[in-house]
Amino acid sequence: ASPCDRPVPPTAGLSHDKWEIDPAELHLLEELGSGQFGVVRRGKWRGSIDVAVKMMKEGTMSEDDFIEEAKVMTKLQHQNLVQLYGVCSKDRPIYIVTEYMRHGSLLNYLRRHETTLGVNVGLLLDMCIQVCKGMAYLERHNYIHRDLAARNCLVGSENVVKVADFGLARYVLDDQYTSSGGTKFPIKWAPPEVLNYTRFSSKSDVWAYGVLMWEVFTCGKMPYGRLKNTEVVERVQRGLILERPKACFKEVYEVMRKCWAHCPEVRPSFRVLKEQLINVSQGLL
Ligand SMILES: CN(C)c1ccc2c(c1)CCN(c1cccc(-c3cc(Nc4ccc(C(=O)N5CCOCC5)cn4)c(=O)n(C)c3)c1CO)C2=O
Repeated sequence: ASPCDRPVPPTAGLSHDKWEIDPAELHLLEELGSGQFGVVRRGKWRGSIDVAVKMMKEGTMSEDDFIEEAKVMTKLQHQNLVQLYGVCSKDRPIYIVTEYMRHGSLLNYLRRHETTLGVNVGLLLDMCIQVCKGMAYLERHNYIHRDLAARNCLVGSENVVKVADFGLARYVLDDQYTSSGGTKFPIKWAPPEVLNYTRFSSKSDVWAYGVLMWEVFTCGKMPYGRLKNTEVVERVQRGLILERPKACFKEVYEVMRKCWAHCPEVRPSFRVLKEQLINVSQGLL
């Protein structure tokens, strides 16, 4: 019978789960460090594509839930988001394969280049705008990061900055990280509604983005210095906010402050923040 007569099998074209990567196509290179899920190495995919490979340490991640979510994550594509290329989920440990960013975390980059960056307000503002663009894309797709901070952004060539590890917080099994009372919970980046009710939203990401802006304009200082988490919670509940960094123009600090409105509805969206920061940067420079 001619092909048009034969019914097309429902799985046609789905046999290659495009989010599934064949480990045989990966060549692992040096270690880049380790994070919530264990060791991350640089690698080459299909001989030439630079990648970073997270090798899931046993017991650190709810793996089946993540593998399901990975199908959604591979569809999130933006020039200011670290691209998830796919996963190797046929064997254990699972590998998470993403785009490679050669200068590592934004936090370490700020600290390493403080002398040159500290005087380049235009570049610091540009880095904030890049992160804002990535976050505005996630906001448009109703995707919440849950752990936005300079340590979770990465730097590539020509001062390109991208948001990384968005949404992964949901799959961490370590309750020191997931519970707001835990020692690893990012208290200093959390708004009141997260501290009190762990109510995450794009508006709680906006609060964290304000703290990230403060990190950028202080070239990587620790927010609230050496205050203990309990002291920070108490201050945030009372409405105390981070002071204006020296390198920060008043117009820029005004934007930062809006991110720390006590009530989430009062905080601007990333879409609005992006417009405001672009206006400020055009006005200043
Ligand atoms: C639940 N949450 C929020 C999570 C979960 C996992 C992770 C994180 C948060 C954030 C930390 N993390 C993690 C751990 C280890 C590596 C990576 C990590 C590091 C990269 N790149 C580099 C490049 C260079 C260097 C480097 O050694 N230097 C020194 C010399 O000067 C240049 C820089 C380090 N990392 C990279 O491209 N990706 C995609 C991920 C990442 C980022 O991915 C995780 O794996």
